[in-house]
Amino acid sequence: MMEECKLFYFSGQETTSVLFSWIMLLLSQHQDWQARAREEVMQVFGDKTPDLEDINQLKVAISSSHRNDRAVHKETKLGDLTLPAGVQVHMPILLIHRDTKLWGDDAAEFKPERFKDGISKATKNQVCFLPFGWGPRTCVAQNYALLEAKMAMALILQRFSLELSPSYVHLPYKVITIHPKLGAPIILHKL
Ligand code: HEM
Repeated sequence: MMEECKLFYFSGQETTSVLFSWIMLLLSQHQDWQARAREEVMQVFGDKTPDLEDINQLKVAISSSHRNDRAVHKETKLGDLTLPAGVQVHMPILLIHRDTKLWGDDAAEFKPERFKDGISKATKNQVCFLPFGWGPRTCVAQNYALLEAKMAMALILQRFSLELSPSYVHLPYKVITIHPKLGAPIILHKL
């Protein structure tokens, strides 16, 4: 029971907070997208508090990355490979998300318009967008996490404009999830 509680605490707190840091950093760096996101929030909610009914109308594309390790239970064939029981398999999600063969030459660029017609179109129906993992062990809270992220971002964008502080240093580092190593200094201006 203790382990389950710890798992939920870690999975729920760490992933979401790191996601917010990156969304806010990216929207401060890409003022055009910040304006588009705010315009969408204002169109859907105006000044009223975002509610659960309307929040799904927001089409904000949120992508993130998370560790995905699994141990092989019994000897398993994977293409030409034979994986002995007990071997840990690591999915390099970040590399898959940046693979130019899958996403095109602009794979590393922040381009939310990739997702304007949904994830299947953006991925050309390949399994290459895995922020919440895939298969039977996919994140149990995927819908909740996206709802939470949209709700929080809508509230922030309604009230503040975001500016990247000149002190920001881009130094992503991986400790299970990927963090901005020297923090995410963002200046909030009241609207
Ligand atoms: C942006 C936020 C989140 C991201 C990116 C994320 C991502 C992931 C990923 C990649 C996995 C592993 C899936 C696999 O192994 O195939 C996972 C598992 C899990 N997540 Fe999340 N997650 C998020 C938020 C949350 C929240 C808010 C909760 C709980 C309140 C949560 C609870 C869990 C649990 C319990 C598992 C383990 C499922 C299992 O092993 O069967 N996650 N998550």
